[in-house]
Amino acid sequence: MSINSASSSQQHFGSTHDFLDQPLSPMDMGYQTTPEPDTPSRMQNQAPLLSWQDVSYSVKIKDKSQTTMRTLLHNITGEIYPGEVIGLLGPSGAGKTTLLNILAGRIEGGVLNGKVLFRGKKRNPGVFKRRVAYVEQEDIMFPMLTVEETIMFAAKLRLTDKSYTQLQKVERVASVMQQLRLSHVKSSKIGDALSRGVSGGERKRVSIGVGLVTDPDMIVLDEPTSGLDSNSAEMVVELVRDITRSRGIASVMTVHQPNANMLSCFDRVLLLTQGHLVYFGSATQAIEYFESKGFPCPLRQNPADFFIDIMSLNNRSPRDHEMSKRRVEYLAQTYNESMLPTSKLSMSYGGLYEKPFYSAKAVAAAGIRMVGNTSAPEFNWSLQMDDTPPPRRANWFYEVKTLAQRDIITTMRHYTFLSSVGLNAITVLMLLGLLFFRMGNEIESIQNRIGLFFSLTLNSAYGVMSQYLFVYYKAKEIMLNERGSGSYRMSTFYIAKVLVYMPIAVFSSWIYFMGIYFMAGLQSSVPKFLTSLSLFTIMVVVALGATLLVGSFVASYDLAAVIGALLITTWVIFGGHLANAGDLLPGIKWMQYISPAFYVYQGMVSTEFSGLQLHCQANNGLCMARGDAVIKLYNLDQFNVGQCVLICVCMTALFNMLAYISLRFKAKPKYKWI
Ligand SMILES: Nc1ncnc2c1ncn2[C@@H]1O[C@H](COP(=O)(O)OP(=O)(O)OP(=O)(O)O)[C@@H](O)[C@H]1O
Repeated sequence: MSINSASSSQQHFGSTHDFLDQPLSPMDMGYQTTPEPDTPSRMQNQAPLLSWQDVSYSVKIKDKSQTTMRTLLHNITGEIYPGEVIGLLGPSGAGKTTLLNILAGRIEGGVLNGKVLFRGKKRNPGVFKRRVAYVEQEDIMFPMLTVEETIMFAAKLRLTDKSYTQLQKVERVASVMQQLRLSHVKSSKIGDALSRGVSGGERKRVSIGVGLVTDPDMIVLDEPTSGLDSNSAEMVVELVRDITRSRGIASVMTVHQPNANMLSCFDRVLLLTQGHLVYFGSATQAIEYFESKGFPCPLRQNPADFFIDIMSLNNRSPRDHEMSKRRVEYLAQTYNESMLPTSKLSMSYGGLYEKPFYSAKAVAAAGIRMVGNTSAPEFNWSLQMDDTPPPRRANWFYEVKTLAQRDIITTMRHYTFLSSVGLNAITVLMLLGLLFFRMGNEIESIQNRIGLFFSLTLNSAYGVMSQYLFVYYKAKEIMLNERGSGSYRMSTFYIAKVLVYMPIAVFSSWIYFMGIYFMAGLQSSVPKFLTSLSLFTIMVVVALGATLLVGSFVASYDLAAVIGALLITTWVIFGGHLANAGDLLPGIKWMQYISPAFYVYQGMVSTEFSGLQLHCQANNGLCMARGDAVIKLYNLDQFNVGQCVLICVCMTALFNMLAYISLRFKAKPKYKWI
């Protein structure tokens, strides 16, 4: 029977429906249908790939003075078989994404109860996350990479060199692109809101391709059709179905309002409302099931719309709300009560994995009538952890090399970032170069020199923080998504970032430093120039370390931008320029010792002024003929240049270490596993 050929009854559920008069007691399911062609044979031969029993999930809700628990999912039970596509449907806020995330092992926070088994055993996170491809609702990819590069980098990072040759990886990427009908756009950039790239449907298919390239056992998709026109949406769902069948994997996806064609791609639908399971079985039988409960699908209405309608709360009036609430409760309760014993049956294969049992839902979906005693056998959950060894990782150096390659490509094609780096260098060069142009050696040049070193310290630190914090956040977002599938190590991500960002930050700031140095006419001896350049470079490097630390530690970019700016401002305030370094209150004097700007500024001032001969004018009453006197006057002789460099190097190492630790232990999502 086709899902389009719904009951011809014109009766419509609604405020006048007589279900309100029915007792809320378990009802006989009483439906029996023709088998669907594909589903039964598959199910009869295989055990479930993933099964979940009594999954409940609650979160804390803080409301003014009191904290309450809100249950988002109530005892959801089900299973998915290899070669099967399950559609998770329900009105907005039903809990679809929450359930999907729990099944994919990507739920954070809250209280999670119940059981989820993978291949009949408790999930081992290290193995499971690499056997499941998770396609997020938002396509989180580098917009400046092409379609082919995106899938190729995923293949390079996730397929080890020991198991696959380079040629095999290339072939696999080509085959995934062909299967997803992406070959004709393989050289197009992914794009984003700012730069035009592939279409929304193509981008979604690339996200799927990134997951598929590693040959997962299961693919989990959160709203893969959202934002797509109906043709593209259908194509995505159909491709997922075809790939699921041809590869014998399992797929589960949430879809807001699938049309009839999309609905027919699902082997089974799991209908959720208000966190309750309302139905789990084939879409065709769902129509009959709801009809048996007194809710016939109106003729010519898309069944998916009908399912959503009867599961939605109607807030048009208090009465409508009450009626719809009771309808939803009724549907949830009747399904729960009629399914209870058999759902246990479906989950009783723990330890008996080779001898699978099937749930009443699966059996009903297959069109087989349940006869005889269906009461639950002894409940026997496997507590055994999946002990399959996790797939081997790529070599550490290979990972660093591959990630650095990807970072170089994405950075070199990030025109906004490159423009901001270039614009900063040119603007600072012009402004400072002209402001301090050929300042000479008159006594007034003391103020100019001091001002120049202060400006250089300030600009290098602010420039690095503002330019790199943003790109780091973008990269971190992609990394957290990729790490969810165990694509690579956190350490290789961090090292690759430092290896790519540092040379760009250093070389771009050298351009304006060198220009300004010579335009201003600072001491022209080679050792002095090199010392000042080293001090300036260290300032850039330590600022980059601080940027990565803030970026790793703080979850939101907006907050990180404020904290970063405050940090640099503090460095500058205690940098030895605004207040005399020897004249600070004892309670806050220590602040200058933790400011890298203090050491760099001090080092630059000492380098420039030591041995400098100043020209004193006869009548102005002030004369400091030797630059060394200036160093003493400003109390900038507390550390020699070597010590300044060493302290800054130690600070750089400390910031980078803390940044990595933050990334490893704080930024890493803490997923809950059952
Ligand atoms: N961490 C959380 N804290 C509080 N409430 C939450 C949390 N996560 C989800 N919710 C709430 O739980 C309900 C279910 O959310 P979920 O995102 O799973 O729904 P959904 O069915 O996917 O909705 P949609 O179709 O609109 O995306 C919603 O009301 C949501 O506001």
